[in-house]
Amino acid sequence: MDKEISANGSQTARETVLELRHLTRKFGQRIAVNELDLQVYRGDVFGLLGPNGSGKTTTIRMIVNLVRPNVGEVLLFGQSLQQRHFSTSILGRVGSLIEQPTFYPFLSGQDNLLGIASFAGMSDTQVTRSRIDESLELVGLADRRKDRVQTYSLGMKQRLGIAAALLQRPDLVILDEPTNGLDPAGVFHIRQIIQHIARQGITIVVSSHLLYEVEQMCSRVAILEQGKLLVQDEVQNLLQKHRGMTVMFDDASVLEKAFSAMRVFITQQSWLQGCQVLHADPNDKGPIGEYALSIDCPSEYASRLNRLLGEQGIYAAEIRRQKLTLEDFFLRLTAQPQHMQPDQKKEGAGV
Ligand SMILES: Nc1ncnc2c1ncn2[C@@H]1O[C@H](COP(=O)(O)OP(=O)(O)OP(=O)(O)O)[C@@H](O)[C@H]1O
Repeated sequence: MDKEISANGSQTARETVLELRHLTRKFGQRIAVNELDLQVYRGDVFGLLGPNGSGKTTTIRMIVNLVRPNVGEVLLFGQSLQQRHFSTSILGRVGSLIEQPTFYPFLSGQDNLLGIASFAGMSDTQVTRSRIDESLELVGLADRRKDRVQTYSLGMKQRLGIAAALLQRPDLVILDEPTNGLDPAGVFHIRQIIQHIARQGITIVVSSHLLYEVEQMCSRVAILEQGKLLVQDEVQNLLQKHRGMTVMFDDASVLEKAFSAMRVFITQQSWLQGCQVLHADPNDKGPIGEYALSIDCPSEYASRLNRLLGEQGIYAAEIRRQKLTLEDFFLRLTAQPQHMQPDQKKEGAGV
């Protein structure tokens, strides 16, 4: 259980559904997943993000027990998969869609699910059939259930894959890139389905490259790079904490002075993370003005920043809190920075 303080100050306990402890997996000399610690709480729609090759699929494969970690453990509902005698019934509480689902093309969606149910040990009873109907209904395939899978679009096959993951009424659903290769309408449909499943009280872990979608549907995210965890947090917290500020000035000479001052402030103030000139070209009349700096710092530091500048006789025309998207944040975290950062301070690097 993890404690969190709610808006009214009371402490609430959140049940940890999935926990990864120091999870590590190597393939030869290559470390695919490196000492990964993660917690997924009941009710989370948890986004697993990272550039290509960052270890998302390997992590998911270890969660569903398809790949064994070299070091560390996966705890599902408090039980470690790496314990010698873990109860395999725990895996029945987890539904998953890993990469492209494969189906028998000549069988209908319904009959494919019947086959999958039988493989999972569910006999062909009325209960099983009504679960199949329920799952098909949830993913919007009820009216196509008798059609052969070979007539399904890619999006419909993905949705059938999600229906298969839901068959055993799992408590946790793991979806690896469920929107891969889909058109915008297909992506939107999958997002709606994920949100619908979440409203049924099912915890969801979803990996994706579509950051806009993740921002819309996930409550918490973890970002991986080269197998290592860069950050895990509530989406809203991340965007709030890291959105930064745009500071506008009346003319180029003030901008110049402010930029020079920022170089010094960044070496002195730990809350200042970086600074970049925006629209310094007088011919470039961008939407945020001609003379502006973008400052990487928590948005609650606006007045402190204003005071620092004011003490140097530098007066901003306007300070705006930036609206940060998950995509901005992801790129900031995983891309090579092009602007002044604390670790470049000694060389006095600039724009
Ligand atoms: N079976 C394997 N054998 C050898 N190397 C592997 C294997 N599976 C994964 N890797 C390597 O591990 C690293 C992580 O791969 P993984 O597929 O987990 O990343 P990913 O984040 O899911 O990537 P993508 O977004 O491209 O799907 C990569 O360098 C990959 O080449």
